[in-house]
Amino acid sequence: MSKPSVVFVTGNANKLKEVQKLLSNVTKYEIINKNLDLEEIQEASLEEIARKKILQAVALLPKGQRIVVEDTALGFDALNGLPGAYVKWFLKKMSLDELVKMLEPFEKKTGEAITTVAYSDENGDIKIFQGITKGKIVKHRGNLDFGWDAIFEPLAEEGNTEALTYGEMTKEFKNGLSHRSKAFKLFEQYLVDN
Ligand SMILES: O=c1nc[nH]c2c1ncn2[C@H]1C[C@H](O)[C@@H](COP(=O)(O)OP(=O)(O)OP(=O)(O)O)O1
Ligand SMILES: [Mg+2]
Repeated sequence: MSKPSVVFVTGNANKLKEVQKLLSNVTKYEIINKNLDLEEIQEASLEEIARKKILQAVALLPKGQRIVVEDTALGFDALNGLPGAYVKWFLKKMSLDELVKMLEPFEKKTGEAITTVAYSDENGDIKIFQGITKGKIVKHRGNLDFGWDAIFEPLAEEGNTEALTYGEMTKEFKNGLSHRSKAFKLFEQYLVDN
């Protein structure tokens, strides 16, 4: 019999690569990908957005499937957490330089990267896991391939003693302290225990 699977629904290839690494120690399940364009509701908490995403995926995929989705936000402290979940739409309308410029009037350059994971088990029971990494928003440095990686410099207290942006880190180093890794570590533990 083949291994049971967990379907990670995302359209983002960079995310998928990271998550495959982050869950590589989960031997119980095979992690497979499905690219569905899930709606992301507005005026909602990060948890509600992730919950709506997973409910849509459950409705679109065969019954009894284990499914996982995540939604990632980048919040600026000076803007009370905005753009948050809307960072994707900001990035579609403006460059990284312009995003950084939004903080020009403020002394406070800190922010949070937050991944909210929503998992639906084979019975449709939903669990939420969240990971947060605190950082500073800086002029872009390093690899520009993945979203806002190049403008996010995790704080030293996160283990980023060399003050690198995500864009300057190796994949392994980013996965050692990232918002996504913290969320998926909690999810991994849940899979192991249940
Ligand atoms: O670690 C990251 N480092 C840098 N940028 C990142 C990261 N993780 C997500 N991002 C970007 C992608 C998107 O512009 C927005 C999140 O939006 P988000 O809806 O979660 O991602 P998405 O629509 O690309 O994929 P999905 O199909 O899983 O919804 O921040
Ligand atoms: Mg999305």
